[in-house]
Amino acid sequence: MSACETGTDMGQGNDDNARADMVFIEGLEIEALIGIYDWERRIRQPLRFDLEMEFDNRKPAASDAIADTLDYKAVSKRLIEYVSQSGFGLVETLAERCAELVLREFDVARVRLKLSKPGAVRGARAVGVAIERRRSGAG
Ligand SMILES: Nc1nc2c(c(=O)[nH]1)N=C([C@H](O)[C@@H](O)CO)CN2
Repeated sequence: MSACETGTDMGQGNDDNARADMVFIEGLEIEALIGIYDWERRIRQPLRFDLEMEFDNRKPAASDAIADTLDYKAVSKRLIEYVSQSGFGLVETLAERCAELVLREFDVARVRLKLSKPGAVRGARAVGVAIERRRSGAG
């Protein structure tokens, strides 16, 4: 196995590895007030979040310390808190606000976020949006 494959080289290959690393949250279900129709303003609907957050895996792997990583539980709890009290019309707006929150409040330079609204369209398993955002100033 090459140095690049083991992640032990300190050259360009190492930087490429760092960009590829991520902490992810898959299928986070949160109920929220969301939708553009009158009937939707009177109920709460389930939403599902999938996130990929760029994060260099090597530092926490070296220390084995939670303080050195991006705590996916902390991110999940904060999203649950925010989304549960939100009340936007469009999934686009909520997705944008959630991506901003992650970039602002956590040590994340780039986030991919998919927001699914299951059951919103008959015949479709889910509909929604997927966005990718970088912290301004981040490479
Ligand atoms: N691109 C979008 N299209 C639609 C949205 C939305 O948020 N973004 N919302 C609705 C309704 O609220 C729908 O989910 C009710 O079934 C319709 N289209």
